[in-house]
Amino acid sequence: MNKNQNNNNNNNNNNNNNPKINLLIIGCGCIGLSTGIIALKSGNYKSVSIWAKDLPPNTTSNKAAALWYPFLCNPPDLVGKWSAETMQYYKDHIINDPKSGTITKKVNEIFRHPHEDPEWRPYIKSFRRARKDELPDGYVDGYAIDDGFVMDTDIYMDYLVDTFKSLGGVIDQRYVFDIREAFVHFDVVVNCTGLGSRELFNDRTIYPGRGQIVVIKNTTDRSIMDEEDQNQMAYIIPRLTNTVLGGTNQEHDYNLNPTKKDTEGILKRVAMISPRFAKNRIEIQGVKVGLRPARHEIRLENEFFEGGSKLVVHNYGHGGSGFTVSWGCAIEAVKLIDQGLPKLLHFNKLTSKL
Ligand SMILES: Cc1cc2nc3c(=O)[nH]c(=O)nc-3n(C[C@H](O)[C@H](O)[C@H](O)COP(=O)(O)OP(=O)(O)OC[C@H]3O[C@@H](n4cnc5c(N)ncnc54)[C@H](O)[C@@H]3O)c2cc1C
Ligand SMILES: N[C@H](Cc1ccccc1)C(=O)O
Repeated sequence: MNKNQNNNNNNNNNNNNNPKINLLIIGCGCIGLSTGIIALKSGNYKSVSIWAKDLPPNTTSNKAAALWYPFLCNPPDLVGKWSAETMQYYKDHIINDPKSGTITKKVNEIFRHPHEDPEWRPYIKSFRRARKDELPDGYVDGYAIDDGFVMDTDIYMDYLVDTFKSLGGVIDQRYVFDIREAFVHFDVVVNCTGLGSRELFNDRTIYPGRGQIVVIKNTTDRSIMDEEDQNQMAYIIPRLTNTVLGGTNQEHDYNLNPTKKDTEGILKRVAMISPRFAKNRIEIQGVKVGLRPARHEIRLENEFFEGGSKLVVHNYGHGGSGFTVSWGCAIEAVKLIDQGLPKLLHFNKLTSKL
């Protein structure tokens, strides 16, 4: 019988011959929670636990806009694949659940200069070029996605926590100083620590992309973004209960305090794309700052420790697209566990004979 056929005398929907193990995920942002939910839904684990220093609403994920749209995230082909899988997951499992705080909204990215198609275009069937009537004055080109998704971040993050717990997941608030603390209790750990991997795994290639946003009461019929200057962007992202104006992306900037200068800059840039959102015509509800886990590319791979007796599946570095690729990456991370387990078990069998 090959590994992928259901094993009849197996009393679970285990789609491989791996024994059921206790799984640990470090991180309770959108990546850690999505990974935990996919793992629990697979039925392949005795238990799934999350350890995290910060829990919602105090994670970077909670500071996000958050809409489905690839930004500041690589490698292009895999981001295309994972964002398409994530879009399908939203359609199949999230959008019809009113508790998720997720709605569909048209998305327009607009440009002051002609642009090629984005690299992720081949993966997104609903992609089209913007029509002239969708372009504000001064803009000559654009993209459009008519079935875009946008999450009220705090509602959505609480929804992920509730879903994870309702499936039997357990969350412990604790800081992990050294991965070996986790190895005392678990053989397999999924690393979903985002920017935290800089310390926990000494990955100096991950760095903060500081993002400031202004949350307002006013709303509109579509998301519209100008990111030609990727550090000083202009975007309007209407959500279920409010609208997000953005945005900034200041690399290697750890300042978590909102600045007046950035708020003024965002409002000035946004008014250029839509005068309806001029400063004197909007009602500001709040200003937020988050540090995107920016990296040259997402790290989604297996790493063995302690001579092969411990497995870490890395799932971090999603930059400005954590919500856009979360479900595709979660599915991939759980597949990586299945692939890594036989090596781990073989090693442990060998050493248990010693
Ligand atoms: C202003 C802004 C707007 C954004 N808008 C969007 C958007 O519209 N669409 C989109 O797709 N993305 C958006 N993003 C990006 C998105 O927010 C991130 O990609 C995403 O939040 C990353 O999720 P994460 O779970 O990896 O990280 P986090 O949310 O940072 O979670 C990391 C978790 O790991 C924990 N942790 C870290 N180190 C340790 C440790 N040593 N021990 C224990 N726990 C640890 C933390 O406490 C936390 O629980 C935006 C980001 C910003 C800043
Ligand atoms: N992804 C969001 C919003 C955004 C969407 C599209 C382009 C640029 C930014 C961010 O990181 O700020």
